[in-house]
Amino acid sequence: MRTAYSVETVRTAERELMARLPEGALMQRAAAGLAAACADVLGRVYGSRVVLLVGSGDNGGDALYAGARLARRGAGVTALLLAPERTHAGGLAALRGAGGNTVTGGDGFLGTAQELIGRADLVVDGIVGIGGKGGLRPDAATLAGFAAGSRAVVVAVDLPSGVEADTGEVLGPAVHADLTVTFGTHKPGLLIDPAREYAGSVRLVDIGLDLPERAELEALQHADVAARLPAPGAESDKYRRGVVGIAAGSARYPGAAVLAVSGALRGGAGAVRYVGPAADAVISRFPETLVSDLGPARAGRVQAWVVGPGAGDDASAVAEVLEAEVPVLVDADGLRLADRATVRGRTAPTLLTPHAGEAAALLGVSRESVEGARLASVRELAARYGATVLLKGSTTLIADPGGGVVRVNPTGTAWLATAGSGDVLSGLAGSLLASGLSASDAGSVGAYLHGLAGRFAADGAPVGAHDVAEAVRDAWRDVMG
Ligand SMILES: NC(=O)C1=CN([C@@H]2O[C@H](COP(=O)(O)OP(=O)(O)OC[C@H]3O[C@@H](n4cnc5c(N)ncnc54)[C@H](OP(=O)(O)O)[C@@H]3O)[C@@H](O)[C@H]2O)[C@@H](O)CC1
Ligand SMILES: [K+]
Repeated sequence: MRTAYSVETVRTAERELMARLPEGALMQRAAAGLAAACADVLGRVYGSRVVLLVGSGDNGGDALYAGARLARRGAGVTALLLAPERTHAGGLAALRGAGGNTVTGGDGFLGTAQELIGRADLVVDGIVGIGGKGGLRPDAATLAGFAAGSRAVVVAVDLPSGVEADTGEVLGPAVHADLTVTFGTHKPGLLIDPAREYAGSVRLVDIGLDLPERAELEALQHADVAARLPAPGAESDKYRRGVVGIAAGSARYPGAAVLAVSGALRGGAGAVRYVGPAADAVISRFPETLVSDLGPARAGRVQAWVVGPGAGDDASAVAEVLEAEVPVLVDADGLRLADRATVRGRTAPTLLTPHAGEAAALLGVSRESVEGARLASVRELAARYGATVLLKGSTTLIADPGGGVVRVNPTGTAWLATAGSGDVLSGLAGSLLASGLSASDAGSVGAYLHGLAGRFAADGAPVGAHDVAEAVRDAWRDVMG
């Protein structure tokens, strides 16, 4: 499991560790890891041109000590000091002692900075780290702009300066890094868009922090998914493996039903039961589906329901499904039609799977505000509905209603932004629910397989949703290794 911790937790762990270590030891560990990453990026350190962007805190201190290490290996290092009178004193002395140069504020500062950054091979962003709040201040923002326009590789120290560490929000100008070298643990902002996009690839340097059991954010890895996937035993028959009911599609949108069933058939349930007006389309594509033309309440036993994809305005199917005392996944049109009080009153688990636009409608805010604040939005929806919520998008998040750790899916790909892809995911995650996974596991394992399947199916070229469904088996095999 990859985990991310909040700034507050990092600060606490840092204090405890610092109390046991000689002064400055922690910063030296950070700087050593940072310098090693910079050397890897440069390839050849000797003779390279390195520019450090140095703010007023310890983040700048890390950059200065790492710069000193690079200078000792023969790099030409210049530090641009954004707050000369408050620069980390030890770091500054180390850099100067190693032969590095400094440029301080005043007339001509930005002109000189532009020239230096324009000629640099590497820019190290030590403007601000976990102590930062709000977008970058004007001079810092100007330097970030120079870095973005130069051919230099940009390495961010701990976080790209200007992004919110705890939320992944970006409130103004921020540094665009190629690589972020982060210390002790990932921060939520490194895993959640839009901040994630500013981080580039992320390298974690272990500095010995002792972190608590409960993280802020966690991302499943292959082994975590493998441990949760349902496996049929010798005693299994189709009913013991779980039957997933799909109440989806309409005369207008029969395809949504077909795609939800295609996902459900690949999710591990023993059988898929379909209820709705698209039975002919479903059967002709997937003859193994059990179909019923009675409503969900009389369709026969299921261990979990999926309701909503392509449902149009069929509120009665949604209401009937929500009455069932089995886990229910509500997606697409179903989200609009589901009564909030009914969802809150359910005793069996409920999993809501909105994309940003649907989440915005449920919260009564704009789509942009959900996309800009994904973590807060998914938590708010989970709390309001008393349900597990999977917020789809460039970084899919899964939150349980009681607060607690939020899951982030690491396998997403932009190719999944294709019509019907969400229907496949709802069937897949519903099938996992029917197999006995918790709502949070069904959502996060479903999203993981779906993302991986999207990558396999796309392989660098556009895909249709049915290709994604077909590639779920490859993803499953890959995970089981
Ligand atoms: N935790 C650990 O285990 C370890 C932590 N380490 C390192 O320490 C870093 C944290 O250092 P930190 O606490 O000194 O804060 P930091 O991020 O340098 O920023 C504070 C300064 O920035 C300024 N500032 C604020 N917002 C701004 C903005 N938007 N735009 C521009 N400036 C802004 C603010 O100025 P002020 O508001 O006072 O004017 C303040 O002085 C951490 O990220 C990691 O790199 C490692 O060395 C060792 C292990
Ligand atoms: K930084």
